[in-house]
Amino acid sequence: MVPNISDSTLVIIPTYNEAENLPLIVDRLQQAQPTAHVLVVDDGSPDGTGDIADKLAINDHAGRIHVMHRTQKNGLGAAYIAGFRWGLEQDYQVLVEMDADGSHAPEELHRLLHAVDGGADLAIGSRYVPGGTTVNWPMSRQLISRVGNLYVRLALGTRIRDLTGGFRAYRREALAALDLDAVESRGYGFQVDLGWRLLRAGRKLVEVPITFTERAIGESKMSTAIVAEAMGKVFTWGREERLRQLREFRKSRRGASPSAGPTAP
Ligand SMILES: Nc1nc2c(ncn2[C@@H]2O[C@H](COP(=O)(O)OP(=O)(O)O[C@H]3O[C@H](CO)[C@@H](O)[C@H](O)[C@@H]3O)[C@@H](O)[C@H]2O)c(=O)[nH]1
Repeated sequence: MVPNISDSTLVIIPTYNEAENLPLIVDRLQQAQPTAHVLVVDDGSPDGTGDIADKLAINDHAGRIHVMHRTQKNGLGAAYIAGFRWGLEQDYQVLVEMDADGSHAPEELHRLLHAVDGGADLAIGSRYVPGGTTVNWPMSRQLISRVGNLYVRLALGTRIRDLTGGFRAYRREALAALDLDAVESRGYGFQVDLGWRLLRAGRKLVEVPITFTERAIGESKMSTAIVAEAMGKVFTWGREERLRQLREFRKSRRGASPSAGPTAP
């Protein structure tokens, strides 16, 4: 069943060299969620993905496909921030993150939309809750992802199992309340960054099981620099969180101790 909120849903698809994948994923999305809008955020892909996106938009007579061209590859996080700003300006009620390479199945998007409809501020498509899985993902990537999520859980003290996952639906109000200018993460650590900001803001995060399928065409843009950026940021946030908890603890101890009354002779 397609929930009503699909009409006011914007699916943001960041692209860098996804010429072959883009038409396939947009077609699947339109089959699965016919009334959802799409925003392709292309970072000047040398393989002509931006031109392909323009053609898709021109041929979409319903006017549901939009394209944002950025001049150079500036990272997944920066592309999403630009997409969110545009989507918020246009007043979409739900903003979705989805990869262009087919790893995230548009056929499963309805589960994320249901979760937002049911009260979630952020619905995360999760590979690591019961019912979630990965298909054809190389062992090395599985390891990075599993260890990365364990590190995130331990450093930040959260129970979310897939805070690095990139198939997500945000409720408009929750995203609009964040200071997007303050988000510095450029790479995939951006996913943790936004999730963590929402958790700290007391927002409701819900994990929904998904099947993540390794891309059949093209290459991942994951790099050591992206992993290093994410690990460094998570370490810093974890340290800040522990300091914050310590301050809270000290404050509560001071509050609980006998007030500074008259001292005994
Ligand atoms: N505009 C833009 N798009 C980018 C950039 N870098 C990557 N992308 C796009 O972002 C999507 C994901 O990139 P991949 O490089 O294919 O990601 P992955 O290795 O499969 O990584 C997956 O796992 C990560 C860690 O769990 C996730 O964070 C990520 O979202 C994704 O699900 C693709 O659509 C890709 O074209 C960039 O600098 N700019």
